[in-house]
Amino acid sequence: KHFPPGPSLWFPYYGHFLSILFLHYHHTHKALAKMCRIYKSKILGFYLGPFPTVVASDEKSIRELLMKPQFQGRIDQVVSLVRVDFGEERGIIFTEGDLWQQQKRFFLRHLRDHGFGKRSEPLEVQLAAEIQDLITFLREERNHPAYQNGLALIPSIFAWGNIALLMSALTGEKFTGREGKDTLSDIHWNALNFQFYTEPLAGTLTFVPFAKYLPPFFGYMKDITRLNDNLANYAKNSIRKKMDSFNEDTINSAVDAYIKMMKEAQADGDRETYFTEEQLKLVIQDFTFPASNTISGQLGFLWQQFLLHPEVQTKIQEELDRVVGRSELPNLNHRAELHYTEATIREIMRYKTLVPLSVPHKATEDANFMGYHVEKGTIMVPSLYCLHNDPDIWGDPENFRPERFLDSNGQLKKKDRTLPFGFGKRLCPGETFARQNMFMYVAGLLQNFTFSLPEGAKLPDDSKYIPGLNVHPQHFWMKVTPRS
Ligand code: HEM
Repeated sequence: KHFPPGPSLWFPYYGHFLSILFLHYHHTHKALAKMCRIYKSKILGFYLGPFPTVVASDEKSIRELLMKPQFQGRIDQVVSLVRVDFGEERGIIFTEGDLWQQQKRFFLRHLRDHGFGKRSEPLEVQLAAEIQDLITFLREERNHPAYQNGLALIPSIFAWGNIALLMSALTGEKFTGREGKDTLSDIHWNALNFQFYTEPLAGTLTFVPFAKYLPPFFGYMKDITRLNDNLANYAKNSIRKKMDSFNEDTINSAVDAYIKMMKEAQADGDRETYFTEEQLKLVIQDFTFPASNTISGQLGFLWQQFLLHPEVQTKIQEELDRVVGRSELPNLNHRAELHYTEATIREIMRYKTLVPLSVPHKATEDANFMGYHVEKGTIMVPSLYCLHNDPDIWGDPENFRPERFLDSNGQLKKKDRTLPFGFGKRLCPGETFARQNMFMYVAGLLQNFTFSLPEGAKLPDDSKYIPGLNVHPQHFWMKVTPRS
C-alpha cells in the first residue's frame, strides 16, 4: 500500500527484473525512464529478485535520496562479490557503515596531501607533462596499437595519463616510456572489460545468484573472476613493492601513509582494525578501476560530438586562441576564462551521463521517502540520467548544446543543476580530479590538433554505447591533424 507504482508482471526468483529487460535489454536507465512514462510517476517501486527497489528520477527525490543518512548503504553486486576473498566486502565503493566512512575519510585526506582533488603545483606540473607527452606522441609516434597512420584510437589514448596521475598520489609509482604505456594500457583494458559485466544481463547474477551455475552465466563468472584477478594482482604487486621499500620517515603517497597505520595497528595487537592488507588491496582497485575508464570514457563521448558537431570543436579552438594563444600549454588558471570550453564539458557530462543510475544505494533502516514507506534493505536508485534529461529543467535535453550553460554574455552560469558525480556523503571522491583532467585534455589537445572523421568512415551513432554501471563509447578511430 505504501510502495511506489511499478510493473505488475512478476516472476518467481526474478521478481520484476524481466520487465526491465523487456523494456530495454541493454540499458536499465532507459528502461526505467520508459517505466516512469508508463506509470506516470517520477518514483518507481518493484522487486529485483527478492529485493524491493525504489527509483528516484526527478531533482527533488534524487536529492532526498542522496542526502538521507538512512539511504547511504550499498548492495552486494556480482562485481563486488567476486572480489571478496574471506566473506566480507572491502574497499570503499561497495562498503557501508564504519568501514566505508573511516576508510573514505582516510584516503581523501592522504590523497589530498599528495595533491589529489585540489589545486596542487606538483600534481599540476605532472598533469601538464602527461598532456605534453600525449601531444608529442600524436606528433611523432608512427606505429602504436592505439595510433597508426595519423589515426588515433578514441578513447584509449586518454586513459594512460589519468591512471598514471592517480597512481602518483595513491602509490607514488611512475610509468615512463613505452613499457609504462603498455602497463597502463593493460590496467585500462582489464578495468574496462571487468566493467562490461555490470551490464543488465549480467545483473541477473546479482539478483538471482543460482544463475551462476547455468549457461551463459557460468562463462560470465569465469571471465569476471579472471579480470578481477588481473586487477587484484596489480594491486597486490604494488603493495608488495611498497611494503618492501617502506620507510616510516619518507611517506610519499597515500599507500605509504596506510602502511604506516597498518603497522601501528599490528604493533598494538589491534584485531578489530580496518587497516589491513586485504582492505588496502581493494581500495587500490576501487581507485584504479574508475581512473581507468571514467574520464577517458567521458572524453570519448565528447570526441564523438566533435564529429557530429564540428562547430563545437572550432568554437573551443577559437576561445583557446583568444584566451591562451599557442605559445604556452593551457593550465588550470585559464579555466575561469574559458567559458565555452567549460560549458562543453558540463554539457557532455549531462548529455551522456556516465554513471546513469549512480552506484545503487541501500536503505540501512526503515524510513520515509517522499511520502512512501521504505523498508530496511531496499535498493535505492537515483536516476541521474532522468535528472539530466528532464525537459522541465533543460527544455531540449535531447540536443547537445553547450550554450545552455552560458548566460547572455557568454559567461558560465553560476548554477549547475547536473549531478554527474552524485551528491552528499557518497559524492564521488574523484570529482575535482576528473574535472581538472578533462579540462586539461580538451584544452591541451584542441590547442594543438583538429580531430576529424577518417576518409571513408561513417559518422558514429551516439545513441549506441556500451552498457554498464558506467557507460562507455564504442572505440573508434579519428584522424589527427596538427594545427598550423
Ligand atoms: C567522469 C568521471 C567520473 C564520474 C562521472 C564519476 C561518477 C561517480 C558517481 C555517480 C558515483 C556514485 C555516487 C553515489 O553513490 O551517490 C561515484 C563514486 C565513486 N567514484 Fe567516481 N566518477 C568519476 C571519476 C572517478 C575517479 C577518477 C575516481 C578515482 C580516481 C573515482 C572514484 C570513485 C569512488 C571511490 C566512488 C565511491 C564513493 C563512495 O562510495 O563513497 N571516480 N563516482
